[in-house]
Amino acid sequence: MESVKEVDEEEGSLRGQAQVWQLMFGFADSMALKSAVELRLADIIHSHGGPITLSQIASGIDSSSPDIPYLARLMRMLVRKGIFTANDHPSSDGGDDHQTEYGLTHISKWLLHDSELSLAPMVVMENNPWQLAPWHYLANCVKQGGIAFEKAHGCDMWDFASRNREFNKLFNDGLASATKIVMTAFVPRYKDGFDTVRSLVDVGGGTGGAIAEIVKTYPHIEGINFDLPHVVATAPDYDGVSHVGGNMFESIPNADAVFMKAGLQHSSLLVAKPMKDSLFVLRLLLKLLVEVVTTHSLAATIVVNDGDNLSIKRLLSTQQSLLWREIDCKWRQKKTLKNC
Ligand SMILES: C[S@@+](CC[C@H](N)C(=O)[O-])C[C@H]1O[C@@H](n2cnc3c(N)ncnc32)[C@H](O)[C@@H]1O
Repeated sequence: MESVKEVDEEEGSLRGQAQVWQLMFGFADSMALKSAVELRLADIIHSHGGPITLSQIASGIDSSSPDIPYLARLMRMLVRKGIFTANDHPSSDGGDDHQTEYGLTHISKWLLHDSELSLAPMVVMENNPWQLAPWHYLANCVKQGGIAFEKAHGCDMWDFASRNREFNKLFNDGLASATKIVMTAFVPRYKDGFDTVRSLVDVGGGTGGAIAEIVKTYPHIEGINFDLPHVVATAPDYDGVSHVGGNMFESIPNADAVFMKAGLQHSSLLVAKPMKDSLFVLRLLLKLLVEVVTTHSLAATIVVNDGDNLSIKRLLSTQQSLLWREIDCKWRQKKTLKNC
């Protein structure tokens, strides 16, 4: 007879094997999500104002002959992941048959294209083959170091975007959608933070959505959206915001304060290029942030008052308050040691 220990061992081993199979096909979840966005499944259900059948979904898909069994399999997977609901109802002809109706959930509401706050462009961008290719270099990066995106595409992401209009648009639209969500939460909570700021430059501001949100709430601010020329060239006009193209490692436009969001991946360049006095504070701060943010694996959104009385104010949650305290502490240490 098998001992309890042997049974536990066998059970654990089987579970382990099942988990390997799940992980092996982990990409299928991302691809199903991306397909849902590409087929606009959430939009189709939303446009009916409530749950609908498979054939109603199919008739909303932009295809003259959608493959219904394929769609059924995709819907089954999306329902299992909680992206849609599925409920059986007696069929309308009164027979014994039941038909399944699919509805939206809290997840799929973030996939609506025409919603003001949507993650649909981000889902498409992050799961695009250009963005997925670098993941195949993960092991190589561990062995040899280096940057996965450059290994996959032969140049850094910004060069790639400057040469590939489709990628540039995908990337900028994706970031803009996620940024709109962050800024909608952040700007009203930051309350007094912008009162004394007359001009604000968003460094690496993408197509300007973040600074536009700030200026909309604080119209006394003159907003400057600063990013690489190929990015600002595609930026829409926003009231109170001017777009300036350039390279932040060379110079940044003058303003009372500097705002940066999700621009920290440039840290390697920061170290590689000589510092200029005018950018000293910003560079130092970025160095500190890179240290702290890397430790916390947390994307930081920060507001910096660039001047003698340097201060960083930001803080939506306790976790981020902790992050700030650590940045502040490191900043003071470095200032004392003068070792930056
Ligand atoms: C991760 S995106 C963040 C965009 C925006 N801040 C947001 O959160 O939506 C980083 C941005 O930095 C810009 N960028 C990269 N290198 C830059 C440089 N040397 N000078 C100015 N902008 C740069 C990119 O074009 C990109 O728009």
